[in-house]
Amino acid sequence: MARLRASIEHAAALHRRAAASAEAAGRGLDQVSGTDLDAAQRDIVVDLAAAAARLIPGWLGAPLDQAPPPAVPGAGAERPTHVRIGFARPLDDAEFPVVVPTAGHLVIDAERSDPRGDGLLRSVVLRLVAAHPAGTLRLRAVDPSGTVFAAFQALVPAGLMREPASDAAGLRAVLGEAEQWVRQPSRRYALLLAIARLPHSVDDSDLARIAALADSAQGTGLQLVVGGWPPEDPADGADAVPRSPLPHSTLVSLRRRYPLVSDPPMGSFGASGSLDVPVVLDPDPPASTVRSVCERIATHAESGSPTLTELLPDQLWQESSAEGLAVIVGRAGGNPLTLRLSDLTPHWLIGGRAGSGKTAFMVNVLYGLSTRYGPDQLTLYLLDLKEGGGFTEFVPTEGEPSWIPHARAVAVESDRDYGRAVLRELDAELTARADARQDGGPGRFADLRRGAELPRIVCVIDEFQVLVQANDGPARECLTLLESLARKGRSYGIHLILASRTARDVEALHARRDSLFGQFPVRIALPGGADVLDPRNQAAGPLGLGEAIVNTAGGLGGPAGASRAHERRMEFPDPYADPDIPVAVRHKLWEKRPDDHGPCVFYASAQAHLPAALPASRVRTAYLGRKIDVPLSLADFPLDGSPGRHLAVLGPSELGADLLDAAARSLAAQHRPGTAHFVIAPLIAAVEPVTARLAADLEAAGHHVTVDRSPQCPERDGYLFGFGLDGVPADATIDLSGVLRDGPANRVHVFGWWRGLRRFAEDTGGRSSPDAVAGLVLLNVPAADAAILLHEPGLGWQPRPNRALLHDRHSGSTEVIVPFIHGGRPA
Ligand SMILES: Nc1ncnc2c1ncn2[C@@H]1O[C@H](COP(=O)(O)OP(=O)(O)OP(=O)(O)O)[C@@H](O)[C@H]1O
Repeated sequence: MARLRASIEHAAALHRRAAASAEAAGRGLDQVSGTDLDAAQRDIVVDLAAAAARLIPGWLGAPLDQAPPPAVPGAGAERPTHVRIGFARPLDDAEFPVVVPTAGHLVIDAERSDPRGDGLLRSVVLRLVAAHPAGTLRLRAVDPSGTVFAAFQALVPAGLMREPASDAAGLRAVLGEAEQWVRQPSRRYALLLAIARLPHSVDDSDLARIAALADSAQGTGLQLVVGGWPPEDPADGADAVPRSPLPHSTLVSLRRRYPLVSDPPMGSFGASGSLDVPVVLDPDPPASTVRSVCERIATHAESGSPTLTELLPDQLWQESSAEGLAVIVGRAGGNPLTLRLSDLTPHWLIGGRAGSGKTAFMVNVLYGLSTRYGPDQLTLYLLDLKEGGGFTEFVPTEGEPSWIPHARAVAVESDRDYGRAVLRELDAELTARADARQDGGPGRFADLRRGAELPRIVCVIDEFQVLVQANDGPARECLTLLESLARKGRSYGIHLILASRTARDVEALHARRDSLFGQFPVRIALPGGADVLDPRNQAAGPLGLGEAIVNTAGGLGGPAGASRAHERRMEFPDPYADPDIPVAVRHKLWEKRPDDHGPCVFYASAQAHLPAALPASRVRTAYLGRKIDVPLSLADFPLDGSPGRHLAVLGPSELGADLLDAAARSLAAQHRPGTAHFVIAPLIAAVEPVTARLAADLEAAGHHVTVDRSPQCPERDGYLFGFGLDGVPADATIDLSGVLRDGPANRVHVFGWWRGLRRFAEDTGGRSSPDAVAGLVLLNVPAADAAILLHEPGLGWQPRPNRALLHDRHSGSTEVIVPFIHGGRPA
């Protein structure tokens, strides 16, 4: 009982205490009038407005629809941290600015027809453009209507904005650029990606890329401002629309009467997840204000970051290269930085990871050199050994016939064979220059030039390690040629600019690394390119896109903290920041070209076709393809009276028919009609369309043609073209022994295609008469078989598409060729 009483008394005490608290609260509430509540709120609003004012000084927070703010656009020293989007009005007479952080993204979800969406977008973009230090904000816009960003146009020529993308392809290009940015952010610039609306026909993967970008942009200086997310309907995006919010973003929804502003990333307005007071968004700024801000920013920016234009001289071709070549590569400490290719600094080595700006740097250098020096002072060889088409702009293309007149050879898409051909040509040129030197010994190029007007030669090789990284004959030859050019080039005006993502990481170079790189006093380290510097030199650690360390002492560092005369940190421009500028420069150079000889252009995957006009030649010659030399000269097989002057094409590839076809047509072009007999033998069904067309064309040209499956060789002045000689049943083999031996003396030659080597050996006498057929073209013949057939154990031939190996037993020559192919057939 006693315990029960104690419990009741305790409960009664708690009850009395609760009742007293409720009474006290009631009394308190009775004392606070409506006016007092307003006053408290007003105090909070004042505090909020004061806090916002500190976050959004000048253009970031001032009203834009009245007089423009007094602050000079682009004059700010700091990057903005917040930007205003409107104001909140919790009471009729009290308001505070609503701001969002620039470290997060902004999404505006509005009906297409609601002008407030575009207005807010423009006002936010304008504030950010005006508030960033001039030239430090890059704007990339997507604007399917083409109208939202029209007033920002002045930023385009200054390289601060590209023409807005208007379709899905344009959106993808912009996303690609932003992804690259995220992988390798610049410390100097911020990137604002403003998507007014998603173009039609974007698909799920585009949406996923936008979401992934938003997710990964933290700390990279990339901010997204996106209208129309999530996409409204399938016409605006794909069916499976991601309805989830964009990561790290503030959402402004205009779908209800009052705009609803969601919690910003990294913050919360309260339990509801949004700002629960009426919000009025900033209105569309006047177009005149946008235009004048952009013009001011563009003017400031020109003095803010380097541009391609400032690297170029006012007048073309005013310099002499006798003492060396000099070019402005960018700015160091605010001043132009000049680098030289001369006797003292003959070669440059450039390193940088993928996307670090190596191509941009080299393109700047190439425009700088080719505008300073005329083609009589400078010759260029440009080799791009990566898959990417880095030097396309220097060669004529279908839509753009111009080229730079200094270019002797441009491999837009190169391979090792063409690279080796270029090195061989340079080596031959070096030898010719050495022979021309009166005193015989090496010396200064300037002295050599006194006797003759020799241009300096600059050979640029992007991803040069591709030439030397295999362990085979061609790689060893390339390394020897490179070393020789590097060692002797300075005395003969031949300079190398080698670029690589992994300069030092090439196994083949280990033993000879120093003998090669020791000749490269100039090292240029772009982001991720520290391996071109001495391993103890840490200078290239913290580099952003557009920055480089230039070292003229072979990459050696020096005491930490000491100023080093031989090493500068520099900034270089993106030559395509304004794509019109390189185009205009190239046109000026092209218009001034001294002749119409364009560069030799090489695309590794390009097919070769028999040309309509063939060179005059003293002896009849079958043309089979293109050699991989610098001018891609014709691969020829000359015919004379010596026994065995015949050609066998070997391997199952259907290119066999194309090669015989090219041989027949090229020979027919060298005969007057009626002076030679062409016997065409289609011995397998697959060749019939080719042989039928060939026979018809030769007949139409007036030649004597026989098409026969059991062919007889002509007795004099003629050819047998056996398409698929292994297609003849073994017991019906055409006896070739007589014609192979005696035919050439009577101007009769056999061209045969055998798909298998065994049958070829049987038909032509095999090992007992190895010289019965002097010419061999190997298609997809395995490497081991090829080496045995040609008696060359270290041949190094690997069958591959669009290539064949031409061997002439009489001259002993063996070379890789690009075989002629019928138009339209894949190689
Ligand atoms: N100075 C610069 N300022 C800003 N952006 C730049 C600059 N230089 C290059 N870029 C941009 O960086 C991107 C990569 O540049 P680039 O293609 O020159 O790199 P890369 O090192 O040659 O890459 P890869 O090794 O993959 O060929 C391009 O989008 C280019 O526009």
